[in-house]
Amino acid sequence: MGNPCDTQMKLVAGAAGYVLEDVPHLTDYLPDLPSYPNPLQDNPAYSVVKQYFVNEDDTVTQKIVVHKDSPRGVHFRRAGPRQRVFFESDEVHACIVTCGGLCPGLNTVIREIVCGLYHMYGVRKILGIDGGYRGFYAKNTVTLTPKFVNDIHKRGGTILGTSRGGHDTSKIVDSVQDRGINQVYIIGGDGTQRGAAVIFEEIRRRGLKVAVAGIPKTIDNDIPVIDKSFGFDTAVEEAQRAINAAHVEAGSIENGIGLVKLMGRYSAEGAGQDLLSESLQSMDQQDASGNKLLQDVGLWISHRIKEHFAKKKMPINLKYIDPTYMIRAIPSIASDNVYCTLLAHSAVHGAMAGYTGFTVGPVNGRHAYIPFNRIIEKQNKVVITDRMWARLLSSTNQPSFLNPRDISEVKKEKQPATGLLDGENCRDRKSVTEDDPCIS
Ligand SMILES: Nc1ncnc2c1ncn2[C@@H]1O[C@H](COP(=O)(O)OP(=O)(O)OP(=O)(O)O)[C@@H](O)[C@H]1O
Ligand SMILES: O=P(O)(O)OC[C@H]1O[C@](O)(CO)[C@@H](O)[C@@H]1O
Ligand SMILES: [Mg+2]
Repeated sequence: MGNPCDTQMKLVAGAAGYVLEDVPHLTDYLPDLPSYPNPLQDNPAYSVVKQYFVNEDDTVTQKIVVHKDSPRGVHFRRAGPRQRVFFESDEVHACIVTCGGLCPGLNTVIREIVCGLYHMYGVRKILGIDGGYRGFYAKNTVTLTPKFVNDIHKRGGTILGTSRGGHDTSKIVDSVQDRGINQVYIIGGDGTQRGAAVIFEEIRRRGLKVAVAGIPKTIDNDIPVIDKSFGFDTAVEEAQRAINAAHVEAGSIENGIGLVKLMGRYSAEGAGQDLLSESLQSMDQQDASGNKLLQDVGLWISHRIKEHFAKKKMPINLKYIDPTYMIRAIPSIASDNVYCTLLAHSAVHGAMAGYTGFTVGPVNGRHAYIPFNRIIEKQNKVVITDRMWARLLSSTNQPSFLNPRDISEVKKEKQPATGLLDGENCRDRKSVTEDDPCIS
């Protein structure tokens, strides 16, 4: 695995503290590339609208809550179709790959990339890579057409298959080069986006006319900068079924207790790892991608609750429900499908316009192109000292659970003047596996 941090940030300063964190463009290293009028201007759906192209200068602000004298802060390039494109339709040979764990909506994104390329830009050559990154060099490919993908959004999982580990940058880029692929769409979580960043670096080093676009996926909702990752709403919706069942069970019997364990690496299931006995599983075990394997906090809590009441000689009825994989292996709900479509189209518009090395996603409600480095440097966490957490505790009648150590840690941290400064709920990736009072 390579170092994804080689990319120089493209920073553009403007008036009143305005900063554009721009994404790379193919012309950064291939300055003589020709451009062409965007074929969308002849598309009946778009041609009736006057402002169908995004203005080159449009950017999206990261900081939405400001004070009178605040600097304007960081901005990202607005996503959407551009007046000029850097690929001719019959020149494009696109490929799509899905990596990491499953997530509702993967098939919708695949479908919408295929249909977007096909119908908006007249692209006919689209390849699906089988089984994640290693599929570039170890597996078969599948030809993707609108007909082939027509119904796939109604199914869970990914029709392309997925995997962890197996990221060999040189082999992947060799395969891209050998097959004549010039647009690579990479759908996956934080690890996948790190893999995409090194692929982009290698492509740029080789001077290839290949656009690399990342589409962030994770039910964990831990990818920074963007408002929300696709599949999260579907997962929450499904999780409710388990929570409701636990609630009904608990309420229907004397001394009933309902316990539900939800998935989400550092946003749910990773809670209390420091409290769990090492005998359950070695603390150092990792999956094929290098992610720490988490111990089962649900079972642990279940045992501890039972022990506690046994000591008090109080009979209880505890029902433990673990819907882990059920919340991610289902088809996406309608709102996620709409979101997936927007993501896919934004990625297609960006690649056609010659942007590369970017991840697409909504920032304060507007879709933007975000440089890979910005997406991979931090990881969102649940903050147990913010107002959202306070609302949760208050609406569920829970105590704060903060112990004196946590409170003094929080007090030691520099408190921001406003509640919404850059990266407030983010942390460096390296700290996520350490004991952290903010993992809940
Ligand atoms: N630093 C890295 N450099 C190159 N490739 C990486 C890196 N980190 C992860 N990858 C590759 O990205 C792919 C997916 O990574 P991972 O299994 O961590 O899932 P993810 O994308 O984070 O999704 P999720 O955790 O939400 O399921 C794997 O093939 C892995 O080898
Ligand atoms: O068991 P698997 O497939 O490795 O995936 C488990 C992990 O994948 C996710 O579903 C997605 O990141 C996490 O919530 C979970 O920790
Ligand atoms: Mg991950």
